[in-house]
Amino acid sequence: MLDCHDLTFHYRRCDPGETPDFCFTFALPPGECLAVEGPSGSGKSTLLALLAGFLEPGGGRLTWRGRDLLGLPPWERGITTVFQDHNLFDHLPVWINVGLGLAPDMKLSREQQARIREGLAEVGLAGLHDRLPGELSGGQRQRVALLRALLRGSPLLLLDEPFTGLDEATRQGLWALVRRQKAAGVAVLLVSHDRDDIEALADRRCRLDSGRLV
Ligand SMILES: Nc1ncnc2c1ncn2[C@@H]1O[C@H](COP(=O)(O)OP(=O)(O)OP(=O)(O)O)[C@@H](O)[C@H]1O
Repeated sequence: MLDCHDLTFHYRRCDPGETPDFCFTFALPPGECLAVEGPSGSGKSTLLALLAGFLEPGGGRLTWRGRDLLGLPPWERGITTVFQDHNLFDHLPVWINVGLGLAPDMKLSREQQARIREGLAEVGLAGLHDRLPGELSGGQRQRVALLRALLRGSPLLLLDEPFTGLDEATRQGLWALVRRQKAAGVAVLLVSHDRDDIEALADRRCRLDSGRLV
C-alpha cells in the first residue's frame, strides 16, 4: 500500500494566496489505479514531484508497504514516472532509450534484448529501433517513454497524461500494457483528464481542489 498522509507543500517564493498550501492524503494499494483529475495549475505535477522525490514536503508521511519513502532519493523509491515531456535522450536510438529502463549501465542480456524487441512491437514501433527520438512523431516518443517505464518493473508507476493525442488503437494497446502491470501488482497513479483513459484503467478517482484531493 502507498500511504500518503498529510503530505504538505508550499512553493516558497509565492505570495500567500497565490498558490494553495498543498496537503495530500490518499492510499493506493498494489494492483490498483487511482486517477487524479484537476484543472491546469491545481497541483497535479506538484503531487507527482512530491511522490517521486523531486520536491521536498514540509511535513507528513509517505510510505510504501510500511517503508518510509521520504528519507530516500528518487532513484531508491521504487517509483517510475512518465512525464508529459517524455524525458528521452535525444542522442540515443529508440532501443537504447528503452533499454535504459531495464539496465541503466546498458549491459543487456539476450533475454532483455528480446523483451525490448517484443515491447517495441507491442506498442507498434517495430522497425523503429534505430531511430533517434527527434526522428519520431510526438505519439511515437510517448510510446517509447511509456514502454521504458513499464519495462523497468517498478512497483509504483506515476503516469502524467500518458495517452494524450494517441489514436484509439494505440491507446487500447497501451491500456492493455498498463492493465497487465496492474495485474502483476503494480500500483498506478494516473493523472488524466480523459474520461476514456480513466474508465479503462482507474479503480478509483479523485479531484484536486484548493490543494486537497477530494
Ligand atoms: N516552481 C514553482 N514556483 C512557484 N509556483 C509554482 C512552481 N511550479 C508550479 N507552481 C504553481 O503551483 C500551482 C500548481 O502547479 P502544477 O504544475 O502542480 O499544476 P498542474 O495541475 O500540474 O497544472 P497543468 O495541468 O497545467 O500541468 C500553480 O499555481 C503553479 O503556478
